[in-house]
Amino acid sequence: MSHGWGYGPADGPDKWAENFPVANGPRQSPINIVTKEAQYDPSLKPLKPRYDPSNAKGILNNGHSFQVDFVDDTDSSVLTGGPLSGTYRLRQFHFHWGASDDRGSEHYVNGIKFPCELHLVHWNTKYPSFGEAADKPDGLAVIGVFLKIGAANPRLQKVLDALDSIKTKGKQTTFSNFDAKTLLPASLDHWTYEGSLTTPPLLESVTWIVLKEPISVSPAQMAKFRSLLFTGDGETPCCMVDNFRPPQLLKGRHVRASFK
Ligand SMILES: CCc1cc2c(cc1OS(N)(=O)=O)CC[C@@H]1[C@@H]2CC[C@]2(C)[C@@H](O)CC[C@@H]12
Ligand SMILES: [Zn+2]
Repeated sequence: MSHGWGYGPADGPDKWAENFPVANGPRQSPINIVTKEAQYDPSLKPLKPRYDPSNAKGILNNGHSFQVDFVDDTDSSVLTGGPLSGTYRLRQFHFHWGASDDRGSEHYVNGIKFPCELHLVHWNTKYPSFGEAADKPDGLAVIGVFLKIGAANPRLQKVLDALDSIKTKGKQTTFSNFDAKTLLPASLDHWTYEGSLTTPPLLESVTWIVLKEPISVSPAQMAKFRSLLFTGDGETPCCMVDNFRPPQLLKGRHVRASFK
């Protein structure tokens, strides 16, 4: 599953521009969200995630993170509203996290980092498939949710309990009947801006929708994330931690807020 890039000193974010020059492009992600500079936009509609739990399909260690994949051949799990025009189908969700609680998120809020960040990935159904949508400027929409240390989050538990069976790169198992909506906080207030994938190929195709309200995660639950390996069976084990890209330059972009 390795694609020749990673998060280490030899292949990490500072090296990505060598093979992916768009890394220095005009709409790269993540960013530091400076809340005072985010303008309230009353034209933003309420965010409408409508997910069908039966679309959950599997869980995979892809060597960079782990992802829960969804069946996306119908409009049964979709996102509309917020900054979006049209309908975006839920494809997968995955996380980014740190080796310790002082880091891990990709987006920052006023320079504040969170220990973990959830990404729910959707693609624009004006295109025939996820792969086709992935390199279009309006192709993808990702909801970013911050996780902050607190009480154990029971809604994470089913996902975390599955990690023992996907410890190493390339491992996958079935994962069914999961309502991704349960991972969202009570408030869908958000910041939104035009950005990119945060991993190679860093395509500038993502409308980012970053929720203001974090969800909780306990230290023991964070340890479960950190029990995964970047490496495959038979390779020298390397803990899957610090799989985040640091914030990138705004380059003139404006961040909008859905709330005052
Ligand atoms: C937005 C979520 C997403 C999608 C993709 C990646 C990474 C992603 O995570 S992130 N952190 O949200 O940017 C890396 C692999 C990419 C994939 C989009 C589709 C592809 C570009 C495929 O066509 C080939 C490689 C794929
Ligand atoms: Zn991500």
